[in-house]
This record gives sequence, structure tokens and C-alpha cells, in this order.
Amino acid sequence: MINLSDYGYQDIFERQITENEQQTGLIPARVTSIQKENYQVVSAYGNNNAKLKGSLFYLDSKFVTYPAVGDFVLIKPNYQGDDIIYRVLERRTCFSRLNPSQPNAVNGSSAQIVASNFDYVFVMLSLNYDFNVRRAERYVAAAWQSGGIPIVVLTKQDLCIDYEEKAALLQSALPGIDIHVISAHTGFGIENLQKYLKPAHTLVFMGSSGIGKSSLINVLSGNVLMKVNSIREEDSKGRHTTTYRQLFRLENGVLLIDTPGMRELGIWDAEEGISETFADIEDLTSSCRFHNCRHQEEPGCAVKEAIQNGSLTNERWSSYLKLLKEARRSARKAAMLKSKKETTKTREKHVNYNKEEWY
Ligand SMILES: Nc1nc2c(ncn2[C@@H]2O[C@H](COP(=O)(O)OP(=O)(O)OP(=O)(O)O)[C@@H](O)[C@H]2O)c(=O)[nH]1
Ligand SMILES: [Zn+2]
Repeated sequence: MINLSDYGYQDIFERQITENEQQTGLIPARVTSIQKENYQVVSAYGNNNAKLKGSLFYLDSKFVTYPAVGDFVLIKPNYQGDDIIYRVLERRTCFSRLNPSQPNAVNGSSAQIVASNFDYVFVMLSLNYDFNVRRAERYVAAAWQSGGIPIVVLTKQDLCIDYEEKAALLQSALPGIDIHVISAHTGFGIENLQKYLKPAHTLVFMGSSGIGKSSLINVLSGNVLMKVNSIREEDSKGRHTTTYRQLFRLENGVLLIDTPGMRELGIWDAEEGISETFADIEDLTSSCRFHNCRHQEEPGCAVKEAIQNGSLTNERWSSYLKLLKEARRSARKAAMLKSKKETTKTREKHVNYNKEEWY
């Protein structure tokens, strides 16, 4: 038997299960991989393939939350074949991205969840061509918004002479955020990441392609990752061997999520996250003399004052404005899509499930 708490299962999830659900034999599981309609889950009984319970997920898809990698779901275990997924338990943290091709992907919002229930977000930038303070700020804002704790990891230290300057520059833009410089090739700085590698804690990685994400994952896992994937599970009972998993558990008990979706993350609803990253600026704007200060020519403007006395750089201020504008534009877009959908929704007859049929 597997102990699901080794896979990040906590009371916060357990409390969501109703008595009725328990009595009908539903048990919790974590989604480890999704390929089209095929899911893989890990539950007390180990790894298995799983399918959605059609009558629950497809009848009225607008109101349904579809499982994402990292989700805890309730399944009816099946020893002969696929487990059946009944419900997604409410997420602790999640990353979403705008998905115009599938506007109904999640809960009536046009977002698609690409990873969920993680603790730390490794925001990765390589120190050579990829290094960009503004992008790092955007990633960190999105990470805050997801509910996870952002940790900035600057990769390929061996290819960069002035990595200390770059790290310092970034640190001044992101006060209070842990920033680490590493090289997956030489092992530089890797030991500083150990403190985030706690058993049953889930890490997720964000950053553009080629920054050395896979290399870092391999270093963190040693050869274990390969071993994990080649383990044959009890396939005699209809359990299958995993070919490609997006959530995996290292030998030291750490859980990693690496989904393709993480590479295309937008910041469409990052406004809240921006407030965290730029908390100092939000403090300033709220101490302007006029509450509707536009921070231009108004007397008593705390922002102008801070720029003049050098405690706020012009660059950081304009990057804040730019991010805010972007986030608002995306939020407007999302709101538009949503209200469009709601109009159609009210036109359609709401399907009422027969509760008995759920189990
Ligand atoms: N010099 C140097 N090269 C590195 C380091 N880490 C990764 N690389 C190289 O960078 C290239 C991309 O590395 P990956 O680990 O595949 O990068 P990734 O972010 O997983 O890329 P995708 O799979 O495309 O998302 C490879 O050629 C690596 O050998 C490093 O610390 N130093
Ligand atoms: Zn002002």
C-alpha cells in the first residue's frame, strides 16, 4: 500500500471528502500525468490509468472542474482496469493559462490549469542570453498569484562571468525573494537548493525552453528518475507501467511537476501577484497626498518623490506600470470571454444531476 501523504496529500484535502463519498468507496488519488483523455493517478493501491466518469464530466462541462497534473481527485479504484475519476478536490495552489481554443476548460473560466498543489515555484532563467530582469519580475508575479512560493534559480553559471552582478541586480528588483545561482554542469550552487527539497513537498518549474530545466531535474534526482520510470508496477492486476509521467517522486521523497504547459505560461490574471512583487510601490502609491493621484504632476506624489530621491528607480516604476497594464488587458479579455459564456449559459437549460447517479 502507498501512503498518499508521501505524495503531498494533506488534511485540507481529506476534509473535502463527504461521508457519502467515503461510504460509496471513493478514495483520494493524485494525478501524475495527462495525455488527452488518459490520466494516470497514484492512490493507496499504487499507480494506475484512470478515466473520467463520463456522466459527471461531459454532460454539462461548463460547471465541471477537469483534473490537472498535481490535482487530488476522488476515484473509484478498479483492480482489473482503469480507475474512475469522480471529482477534483479543491486546489491549494495552481497555475493557469489562457486557453482560447478551449474556453470551457475550467470552471466557466477560459483558463487551463497546467499544474496544481505545489509548494515551491522554481523560476528559472539562464545567466547567458535568457537573463532579463523584467521577465523574472513577471514570472515571480505569476508565481505569487499561483499561491506557491517563488524561488529564483539562475542557471548556467559556468557560462557567465558577471553572475554576481546579475544576481545582485535581480535581487534589488525582487527584494525578499530567494535567488540562487547554479550550474547543472559543474554542480555550482546546487547544495543551496537542498532546503527546498523536502519530502512530500511539490516543486514546479517555470522558465523558457533551453534554460536547463531538465538538466537541473536530473542533477537533483541523480539517476533516480530513470529508475523510477523503469519500475514495473503490478501489471498482473491491470496496473500499467508508466511511460511518461509529469509528476514524479524522487527517492528523497520530493515531488516534481514538469508539464509542457508550464512553458507557455502567460500572466493574464497576475494582477494580484504583481501587488506582492511590487509591494513597496503599492505602499508608495497609497501614501500620495491625493488618493486618486496619477503620479504625474500632482503635488505630494510619493512616487515622484521616491524617484527623485533615488529610492525608486525609473525603470522599476515603468516596469510596474507596464506589467499592470498587461495584466489588466488580459483580465479584461478573460472577463469578456466569461461574460460571453455566461450569456450562453443562461440560455441553456441547466442540467440537474440525479445525485444517486454520482456514485
Ligand atoms: N554550460 C551549461 N550548459 C547547460 C547547463 N544546464 C543545461 N545546459 C545545456 O543547455 C541545453 C538545454 O538544457 P536542458 O536541460 O535540456 O534545458 P530545458 O530547460 O530542459 O529545455 P527544454 O527541454 O527545451 O525545456 C543543453 O544543451 C544543456 O546541456 C549548465 O549549467 N551549464
Ligand atoms: Zn502619486
